[in-house]
Amino acid sequence: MAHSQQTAPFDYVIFGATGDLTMRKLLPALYNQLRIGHVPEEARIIGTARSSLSRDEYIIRAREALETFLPEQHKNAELIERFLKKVHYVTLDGTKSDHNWDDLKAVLDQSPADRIRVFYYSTAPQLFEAISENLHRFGFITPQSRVVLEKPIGTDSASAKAINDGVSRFFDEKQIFRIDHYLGKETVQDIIALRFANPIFNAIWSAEHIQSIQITAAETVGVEGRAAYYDTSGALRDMIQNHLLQVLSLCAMEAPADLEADTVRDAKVNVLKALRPIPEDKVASETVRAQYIKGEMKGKPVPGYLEELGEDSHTETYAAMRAYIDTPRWKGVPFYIRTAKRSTKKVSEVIVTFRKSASSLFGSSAASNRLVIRLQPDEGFGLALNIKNPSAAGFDLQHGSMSGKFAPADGSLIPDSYERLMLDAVRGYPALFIRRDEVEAAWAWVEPTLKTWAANKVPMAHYAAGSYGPEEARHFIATTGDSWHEDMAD
Ligand SMILES: NC(=O)C1=CN([C@@H]2O[C@H](COP(=O)(O)OP(=O)(O)OC[C@H]3O[C@@H](n4cnc5c(N)ncnc54)[C@H](OP(=O)(O)O)[C@@H]3O)[C@@H](O)[C@H]2O)C=CC1
Ligand SMILES: O=C1O[C@H](COP(=O)(O)O)[C@@H](O)[C@H](O)[C@H]1O
Repeated sequence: MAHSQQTAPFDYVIFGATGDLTMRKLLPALYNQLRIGHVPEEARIIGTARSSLSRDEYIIRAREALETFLPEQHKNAELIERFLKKVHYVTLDGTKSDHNWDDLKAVLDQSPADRIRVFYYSTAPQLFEAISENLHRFGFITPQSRVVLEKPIGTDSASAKAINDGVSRFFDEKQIFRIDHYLGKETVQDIIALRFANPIFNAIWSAEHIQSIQITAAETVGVEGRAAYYDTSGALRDMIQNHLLQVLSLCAMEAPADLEADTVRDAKVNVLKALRPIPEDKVASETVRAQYIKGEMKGKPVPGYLEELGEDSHTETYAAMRAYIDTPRWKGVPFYIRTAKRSTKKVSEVIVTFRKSASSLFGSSAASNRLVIRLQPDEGFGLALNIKNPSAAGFDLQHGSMSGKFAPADGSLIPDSYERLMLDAVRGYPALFIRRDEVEAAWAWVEPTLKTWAANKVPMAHYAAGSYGPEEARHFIATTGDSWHEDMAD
């Protein structure tokens, strides 16, 4: 995925510029890229939303957002002012053809006609087609334009197809950049580095040596201010269909011939298409869904999901699935995928458990080697090994480990995923964005589970807020002879 850090001048047009995502992630990401010299002097950021605001009023909000969401060590008053000079605002309802499109045109016309334009849709996906149609109607889509689509791309296969079809009426697939912010995480890209730059792993990365792979994304937060969205989504749609299946495909893909965008995406989509379907009559044994009930976190009582929501709901805040990939490399290897809100701790990690040694030298005392890829926080890796217990008597084994950090060599902070992704869209570099066929293959795999859960054919388990998850998830993983990482001996 090597490519130049040089970025040509651009106009970034953000639809949804007053929203949470823009304030918390997008503006800080662009600021930080300016700070490290990747944003050229001519670049501009043009926020749009329906809220009637002057440019000055919007800049006040943008300044507040930077003050609130930038890490202290990145704040620099002079740079913030330099960044804000690039920021413009147009009051615009992107779905209405009779709104202030002339105002947007007046701002964009200040740049040369061949200036790179990135339209970032940080709004509800139901608006994507209408906004695209208006951009087309008023002649804003140039050959140098791209569009970035925020998640969720649909709630099932049919709605994902409708969104993709809607945007594709006006943009070529090459111009469409579907965000999955997990792909922008440096540590997720480390999966590629660990696997393919290290022959010691590459050589043993198959069913012959690997017993199972666990992929976890656990969060301590609940649904915060996003209950209206989350309750129509749930853990499976919110995290597994997109982020965790992307992580799985990076863990399982065949070696790509090169790191070009479509070579890597071809390799990933082949994994998604090889996922063994989970038919409706297997959903109860191959998945677990659960909701948190009241519990305790950091010594304080925490309400349950239904209490937070204030009404009844069948939406899961925890999901676990067992996946098999029907390729020779992964024959019979279970991949366990799980995600949770209100878990004991925030952790995203991949655990690769290797098969036990075939040697009879140490009997059953040799434990499985285990590779832990810690995506966040404490980004790094660990390798659990068997070593000799130093004692004069006998030859006993004990657990040893090797570990390392994924930190940048210069001691700086790991960049936020949006930094990389927002500028890759400017560069027209789509490797870390999801191609249409990937989105649709992922929906196709999760859909029978979604339907079976929606029909309430699988009981909803419960777990206390502040715990690792429901007891049912322990039984579920034990049926294939494994246990979750937090329950493992080492
Ligand atoms: N917030 C987050 O952490 C994450 C968000 N996302 C996704 O990003 C998108 C935005 O999320 P978020 O910022 O949280 O949402 P918000 O509800 O906070 O913001 C929505 C934005 O869209 C604008 N908007 C709504 N309707 C229109 C319209 N017709 N024309 C132009 N602008 C419009 C709103 O402004 P106004 O009302 O003034 O028009 C507002 O700026 C969603 O798709 C969400 O799923 C994805 C991952 C994480
Ligand atoms: O996309 C989403 O991701 C976040 C978790 O992201 P992370 O980078 O903190 O792991 C999750 O909280 C949110 O519900 C989901 O929509």
